[in-house]
Amino acid sequence: MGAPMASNLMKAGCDITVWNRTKSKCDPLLSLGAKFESSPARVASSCDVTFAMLADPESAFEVACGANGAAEGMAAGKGYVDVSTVDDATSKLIGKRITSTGASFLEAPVSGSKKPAEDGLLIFLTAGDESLYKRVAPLLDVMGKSRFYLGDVGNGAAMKLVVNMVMGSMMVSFAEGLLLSEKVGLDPNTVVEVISQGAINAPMFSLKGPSMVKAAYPTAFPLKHQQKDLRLALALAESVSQPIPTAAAANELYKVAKSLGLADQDFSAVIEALKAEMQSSQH
Ligand SMILES: NC(=O)C1=CN([C@@H]2O[C@H](COP(=O)(O)OP(=O)(O)OC[C@H]3O[C@@H](n4cnc5c(N)ncnc54)[C@H](OP(=O)(O)O)[C@@H]3O)[C@@H](O)[C@H]2O)C=CC1
Ligand SMILES: O=CC(=O)O
Repeated sequence: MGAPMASNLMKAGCDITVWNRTKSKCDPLLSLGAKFESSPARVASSCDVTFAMLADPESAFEVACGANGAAEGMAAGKGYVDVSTVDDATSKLIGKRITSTGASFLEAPVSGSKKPAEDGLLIFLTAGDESLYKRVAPLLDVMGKSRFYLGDVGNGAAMKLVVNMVMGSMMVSFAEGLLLSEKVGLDPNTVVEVISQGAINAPMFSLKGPSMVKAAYPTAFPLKHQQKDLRLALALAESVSQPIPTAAAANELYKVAKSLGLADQDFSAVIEALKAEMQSSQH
């Protein structure tokens, strides 16, 4: 996600410096003219605004607050925008560490996948320092099609987890429908078409349905990240004693899919977990 977002900023004329744990993944950006720095701290000290796009709460915290982390290069007047999907507690910790340097902090997780990232059509769910939000708005508009400012740090993270909780459950329900249709002798491709014409139409179903029918899962949103988001959504729900039984059941299936070696496939590969459960119930 970080690479296409940075690439769009470059195409819009921004002067970009990048860092990634696996340096070779920066090569396409370097060939477009980006500079490379050897640590997040060095990126932060050489840039006015630093965007971070990391896998999960642990890596987002490490890159912001660990040794040679971005916070070490932060100072008054600089901004840190974390666009990773993390939980509210992690985001608050990162925000506290960044602002302790005098810099400003904005959380800004994104809705939208690999293609929207490439096309500059992400949806930003921001919260935190409002003046930093206004300052980076033109950059968000390069990378996205819309942006929401949601108030205090934590609200952007919570919004993202609610949205992805719904998405994860929808995908499982869709997968169940495809498999049931096949079992009763229907063509699952026709199911995809019927759904696309009715009130439950969702771009996700039309986009992923045809490849799911062919048991192909080219990765846009890695399954391990969808399971991470469900795990974080469950913790968020527990923190306010809100039952989310459908999401809890969906989470179990993503866990099964991970155990089947599908963590790096697209999250639509969760259908394979249902197939495995079908098979084991037949024995
Ligand atoms: N893909 C999607 O459709 C969407 C993803 N998201 C969210 O965006 C984030 C990134 O997703 P995506 O780009 O798909 O994920 P990837 O797994 O492709 O990339 C994860 C990034 O995190 C880095 N990373 C992981 N662990 C560490 C660590 N311990 N220290 C330093 N760097 C680390 C990886 O570095 P390295 O290259 O070295 O492995 C890589 O740059 C996630 O939070 C995801 O939930 C949000 C919306 C859509
Ligand atoms: O987080 C994933 C997405 O598609 O949005």
